[in-house]
Amino acid sequence: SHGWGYGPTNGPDTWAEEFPVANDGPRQSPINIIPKEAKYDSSLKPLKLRYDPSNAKGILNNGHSFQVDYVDDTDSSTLTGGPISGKYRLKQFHFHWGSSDDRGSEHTVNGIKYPCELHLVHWNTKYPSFGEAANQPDGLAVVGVFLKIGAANPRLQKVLDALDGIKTKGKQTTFSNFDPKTLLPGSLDYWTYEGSLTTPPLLESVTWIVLKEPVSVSATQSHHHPKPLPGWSASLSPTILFSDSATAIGGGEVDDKPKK
Ligand SMILES: COc1ccc(CNS(=O)(=O)c2ccc(S(N)(=O)=O)s2)cc1
Ligand SMILES: [Zn+2]
Repeated sequence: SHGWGYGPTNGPDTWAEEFPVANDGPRQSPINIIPKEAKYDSSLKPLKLRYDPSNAKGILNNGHSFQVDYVDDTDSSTLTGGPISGKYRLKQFHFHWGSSDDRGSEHTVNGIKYPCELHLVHWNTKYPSFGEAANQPDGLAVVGVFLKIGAANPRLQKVLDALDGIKTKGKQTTFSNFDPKTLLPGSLDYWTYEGSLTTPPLLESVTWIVLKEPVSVSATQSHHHPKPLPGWSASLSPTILFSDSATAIGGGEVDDKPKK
């Protein structure tokens, strides 16, 4: 079958044919984040990410992205704190990018697309498996990190260098000893909202945790891999909360800090 993708005949505006939740789901992702409309929530905690680099298993070209898979049969690589309760295990991380530097991210900020977006996918250990968790409203937590074009980012290089070995759909190679925490920006301040997977099956099981601070990738680094067609998507506007671990202001609406 001609599976879903980002082309003219199988792109996001066709996904509802096979995944009707795309049309009428109340919590479909991605969304446009308008920082001024985000509500400060003093009950939110700082994010706590503890990853064991030796859990890295392999890197796979799945046909619409590449993902680095992690061993998730113990609690050695977990996400806790932030907006979530309990413990979520890292399953994989992957990227979304476009065919040019003016687009590629799935979430937007004030309508602006970044050239790339990193997703770290975690599942709630209160459920027996990832597949089970993916079908629960509190089953998944995905940390999103925007990438902007700027200085070269040496911490990305190991991932980019592995891409030459997985040039075609379904190809995978071993990828070991990598701590995804090294891909994160200096600040872990975030926006959070209840949403969905951004690709089929579009399951409404994701607590989104989108970091405010982007990390950089250089233009040369970004030429490192075949570029799929750009993705795009419509979106609803759920309540977006944010927590600045630095500033503990009282509840209620506060302006966001100006972007750096
Ligand atoms: C139950 O059957 C299932 C359950 C879950 C999946 C997809 N799961 S996944 O982790 O590959 C992701 C897809 C999209 C992700 S995004 N861009 O929102 O972070 S994460 C497939 C079949
Ligand atoms: Zn993603």
